[in-house]
Amino acid sequence: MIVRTLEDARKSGRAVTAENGNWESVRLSLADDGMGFSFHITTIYAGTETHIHYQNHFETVYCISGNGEVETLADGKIYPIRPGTVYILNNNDDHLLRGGSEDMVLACAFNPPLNGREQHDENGVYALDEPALTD
Ligand SMILES: CC(=O)NCC[C@H](N)C(=O)O
Repeated sequence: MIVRTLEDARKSGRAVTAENGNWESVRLSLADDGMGFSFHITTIYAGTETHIHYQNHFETVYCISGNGEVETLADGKIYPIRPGTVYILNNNDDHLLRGGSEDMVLACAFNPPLNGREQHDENGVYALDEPALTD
């Protein structure tokens, strides 16, 4: 069994900050744990907008605290996010994720799992061959 705390994960370099400063994510469980998915606690900062299009991954996102919204670009629909909301990107949906009036804390699961160093490219995509945190 593997046991970690959010605090320990931060101290051991599992916290990744977006290059544009819009979010921070503590990657609690990654591909090298062998689970078939990765699991992260992500904070989306208030008032930010991030274009995301995970063409190589499915992601499920559950809101623990804070508020914001997600807009699917194919149809322009806007879904409010508040504690208890889950959104599931089962169609590799191209979307905009917005932080609301306060920081939004999200639990995120990725399939296939992230390796650790992923950052969104200019199209909001994570590549499949990024290095692990330890590489
Ligand atoms: C909800 C979302 O995808 N936010 C961007 C960061 C991502 N959760 C990650 O951990 O890399």
